[in-house]
Amino acid sequence: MMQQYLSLKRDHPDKLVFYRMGDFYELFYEDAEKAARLLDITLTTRGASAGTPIKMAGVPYHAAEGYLARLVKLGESVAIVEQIGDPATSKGPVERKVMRIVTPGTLTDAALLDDKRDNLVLALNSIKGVLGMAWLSLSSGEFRIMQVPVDEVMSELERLRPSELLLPDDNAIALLDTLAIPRKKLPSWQFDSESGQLTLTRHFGTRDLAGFGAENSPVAVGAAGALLEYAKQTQGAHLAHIASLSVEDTRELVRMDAATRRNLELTETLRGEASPTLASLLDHCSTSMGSRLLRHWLHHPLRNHARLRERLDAVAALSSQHQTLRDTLSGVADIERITARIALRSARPRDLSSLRDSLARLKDARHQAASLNSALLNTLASHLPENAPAEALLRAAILPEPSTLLRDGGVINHGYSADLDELRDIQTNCGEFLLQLEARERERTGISTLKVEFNRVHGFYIEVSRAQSDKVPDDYRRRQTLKNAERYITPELKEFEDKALSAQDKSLALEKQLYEALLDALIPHVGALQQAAQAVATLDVLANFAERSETCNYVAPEFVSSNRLEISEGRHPVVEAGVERFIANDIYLSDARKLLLITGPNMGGKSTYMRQTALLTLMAHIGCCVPAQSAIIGPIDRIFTRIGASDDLAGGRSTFMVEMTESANILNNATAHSLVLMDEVGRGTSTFDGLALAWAIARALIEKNRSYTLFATHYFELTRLAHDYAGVANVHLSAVEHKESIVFLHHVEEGPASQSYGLAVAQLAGVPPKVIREARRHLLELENQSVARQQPDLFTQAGAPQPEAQPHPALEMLEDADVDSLSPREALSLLYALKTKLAE
Ligand SMILES: Nc1ncnc2c1ncn2[C@@H]1O[C@H](COP(=O)(O)OP(=O)(O)OP(=O)(O)O)[C@@H](O)[C@H]1O
Repeated sequence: MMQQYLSLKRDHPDKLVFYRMGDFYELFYEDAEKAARLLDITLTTRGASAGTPIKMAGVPYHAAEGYLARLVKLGESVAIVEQIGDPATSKGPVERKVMRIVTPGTLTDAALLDDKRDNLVLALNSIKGVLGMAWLSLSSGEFRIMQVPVDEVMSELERLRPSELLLPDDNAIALLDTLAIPRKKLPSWQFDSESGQLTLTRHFGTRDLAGFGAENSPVAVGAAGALLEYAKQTQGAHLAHIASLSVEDTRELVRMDAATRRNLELTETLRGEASPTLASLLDHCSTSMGSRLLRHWLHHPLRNHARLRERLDAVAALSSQHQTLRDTLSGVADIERITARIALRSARPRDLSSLRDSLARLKDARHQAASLNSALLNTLASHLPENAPAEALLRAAILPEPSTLLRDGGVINHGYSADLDELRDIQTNCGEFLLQLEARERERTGISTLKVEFNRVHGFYIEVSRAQSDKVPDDYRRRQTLKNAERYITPELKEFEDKALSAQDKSLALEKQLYEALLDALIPHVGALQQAAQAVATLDVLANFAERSETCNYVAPEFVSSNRLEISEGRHPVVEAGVERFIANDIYLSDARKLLLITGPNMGGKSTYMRQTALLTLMAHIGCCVPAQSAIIGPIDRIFTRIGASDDLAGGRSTFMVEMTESANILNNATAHSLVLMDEVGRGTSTFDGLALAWAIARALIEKNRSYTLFATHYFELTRLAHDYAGVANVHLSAVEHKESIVFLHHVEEGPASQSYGLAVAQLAGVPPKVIREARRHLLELENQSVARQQPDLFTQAGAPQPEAQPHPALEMLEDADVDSLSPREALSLLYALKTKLAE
């Protein structure tokens, strides 16, 4: 047996091998030690190999899913070895085989998956600065590729958040090593573009990849080939539900970098919790398919106004009707994941019964969506089946309430197979038949005490007392002789016994066979089921948006082609849910007003104001209504944020380094259609360095990037920028001092703040009065000193036009020289002359 184990383990050195022995999965050697440590299970020993005891640990098979879930969460992969031979008939160890490989990115078991999140495995390859990515959601069949410059790797990983990475073993993509995502290194030839093309065309049965628009993405195609092979290997099945490949084009999306996704707390708070986030606020979906799609939308806002209008029209059409549709959808199971399990042949009986019941509900959803006045809703309705052939099949084949496990029987419906019905009849009618037989035999033999009975050792028999045994007819064969009785069998009883004893085994085997055939018969319907699942998810999100708009008092944004971002009475959707009274604020940005310098006291609401602008913009770009009185939005291509101070200790970057890296990214990439939030840039270093940097960054944003910028700062000096640039305006968050304390009004007003209130906020926070008094005294001293010293102002000159400086004589000489007409010797002497001039 150990030989068998070792040969299986040899093929899976990097995985934990769960080796099935009876009712347990056992792990041996290092696997046992690792599992004992990770799962907190007992490590024992058994037998010996080469004189040393074999380490062993085990988990009961019925509880294996929980242990698997924990291991996979820790980034481990597990190869599951099952017994496939019959222990009763096999000589030596039972035949065993790796039936399934569970890895973090290729989970499909309902018990191991998070309902509300897509689970992705992503393959990466880079060639000459081009990053090729391919990712797959095995539980939905969605398979995508993309090529981007290699330095965008982090923002793409933050967007997609894969559960597992596949990399070529010679990979050298910087930064990846700092990520906590489990990864597998595969031989680099598996990422080869040509073999990728071959793998993909073979899988899809196409001549080339032109139909998918993938012919110009060779690096990504290489990654996709490696990924598909890996997926096939782990599932040990043909992946029928992966029916197409799509090429993602980020130009269609409002792009956000990794920091922005985190800072805006879209699906996770900065502390890593699921709530309160924009997703937790917006997600009141009826199905987990809807919840997953909503999360996907939040990370993939669209730029195409026409498509957004379509979604908003659908939300408007649903406004008074959403409850009916949501009620219908709430009984719909996770069709998407069940369909994937059908394709992977791992669907359980209850998966099929809930699919059947869900398909029945889709008829209602179809009618409801089709009756509303919206092109998108009508299209989605047409993707829902009226009378799905799969439903009829399931209705005929599966019992109304099948048992959980196929091996217990009680899954296939009555009337589906005459053979199965007969086998079941034998079992149920067993008692009845025996009573009848007993009565008949008593009459035939005239022995009134004759009994028909059963025991495990001898099976069925007719028992007659010894005294009466001479009356038995000729066809009675003696089976057993007891002290006072004889036991017999008759041909009729023998025939019945054969049937009855094997009926149960036979019916279980037949049910299994019928179930397998049913899965086969469902495979051709996988495509239609996937389409229906997608339509359900979309309907669910749209109905959910309608509900949220009504409940939270949101309004549909208006998209325009001119450069405007105008929000009247906007609110922060998440903060408003947590405070008693939220103060709504306007924001007006246009070509003539591109950068707002936001000042005001700490706690005044600057960050809230900035974030709400970004969140509203984002919500509008997923087709959701927004918390405002009105919102008019022109084209937006990206959202950037530089908010908050956080170390990136794992990445080896200090707070200030993170701040500057993010600022550099913004300065290098923001365009006139980007929305940029800058919160207190420069505060991570000394006052003057910070102030100088903040000043220069703000100027670059106005002059060069010309982005819609919200720039919050405590450096009052910056407020002068509004005098120097027409596109800059000052706004401030208002507050009033009341009896040495401060009251925040959270209201945005035009103009710069008049004072900083830092000490008042410190007092509010509970800093001891003595410390506050000292600070106040010191502040006064500082202010007096600065007046006395007449400190030269760093910025009075920077903004104002500088007087023309006299150019250096060396420069003039250089300017006068006609380089093309100079001989080499003349050039050399010019160089000497220039050096002399410089030294003068
Ligand atoms: N418009 C508003 N209406 C009601 N409450 C608000 C509003 N804006 C902010 N708040 C409340 O004030 C708190 C502080 O807001 P915020 O963090 O935006 O202040 P800030 O000016 O950025 O402070 P700091 O300069 O210290 O970072 C929020 O947590 C919220 O509870």
